[in-house]
Amino acid sequence: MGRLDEAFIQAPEHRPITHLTNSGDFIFSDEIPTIDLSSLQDPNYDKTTIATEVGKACERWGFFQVINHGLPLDLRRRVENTAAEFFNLTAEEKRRLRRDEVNPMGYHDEEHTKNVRDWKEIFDFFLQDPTIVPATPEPEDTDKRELTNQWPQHPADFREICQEYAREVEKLAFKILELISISLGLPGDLLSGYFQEQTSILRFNHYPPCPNPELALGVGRHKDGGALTVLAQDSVGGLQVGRRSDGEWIPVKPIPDALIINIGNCMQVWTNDKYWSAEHRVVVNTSKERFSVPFFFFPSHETNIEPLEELLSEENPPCYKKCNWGKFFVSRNRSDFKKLEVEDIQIDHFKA
Ligand SMILES: O=C(O)CCC(=O)C(=O)O
Ligand SMILES: [Fe+2]
Repeated sequence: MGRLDEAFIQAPEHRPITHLTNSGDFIFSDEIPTIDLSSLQDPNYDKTTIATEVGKACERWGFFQVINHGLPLDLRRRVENTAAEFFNLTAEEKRRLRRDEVNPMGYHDEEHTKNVRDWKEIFDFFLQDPTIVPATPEPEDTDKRELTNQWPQHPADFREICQEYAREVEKLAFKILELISISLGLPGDLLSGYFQEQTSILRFNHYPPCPNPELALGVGRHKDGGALTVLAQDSVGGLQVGRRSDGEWIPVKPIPDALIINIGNCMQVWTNDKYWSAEHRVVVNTSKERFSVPFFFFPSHETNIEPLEELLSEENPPCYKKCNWGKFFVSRNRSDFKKLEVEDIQIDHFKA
């Protein structure tokens, strides 16, 4: 990416405060909960204990890490290696897989978050190929569009490894979804129906070293749109979470082999603001490149997102109006593709 041109520069109030030691390493915080999922492997185990822990973390932080999560570690290593190999291809080779106006999947190095360019390059693919979405964000337009993946020829086993990882991370996402439902006092399978046809995406993020990490961000502050995100990060660090209680930016400590789970907008709406979709961002540094692999667990395009009836009462009336996920998805994809002069769509726009 080389030079930091103007498009990357954050407004002064959004420039990163990095927590660095004297030797230039990040200082991390232990505040964000870590939850051990090992007892899920015992089919006779009562899930309510873990579900309660998950619920508390969703409420206070909207973020937690999981250990002993059952995702095979050798597969994770293979994914990390193949992603690094992919980003090592020449710019020309990567740009052959460039995403465009019609198809948002593939390679992209010009993503903007809140209209400022991110210091990163990415590769995206859908779990379901093809994935059906609305043709346009216009509410009246009922046309649909089929979106497909694009794959590189090298590394040779790239596609196979990606798809194997996607299947495993999806299994974990369904387990977390079940724990969240239980934590709300609801049947464990209440939400899973929304994901039979899904619009989920797996992404590889590569953050190269940045000459001016005090001015730019790897990803600008944002909330994830979907139900939840399962994120694998390497040991470099840089992810920061806005604390629910006061908005303070808290750096997330890399724990070897752990996965980070965060709540997205859909879950915040379903739970009528009980669970929190936290703002987060990524800071970069001058010397170390960083890789991360988020899995965005997105429902089917037909899903209408609104507070779950089971959780509403006279004392807890709905805080949101109904929003169609497909339209939200398409609108977001359009606005982060181009640097538009308008703010991209947010759940707050659906506040009742
Ligand atoms: O790289 C990370 O740690 C987080 C990336 C992220 O928030 C995103 O891709 O939505
Ligand atoms: Fe994110």
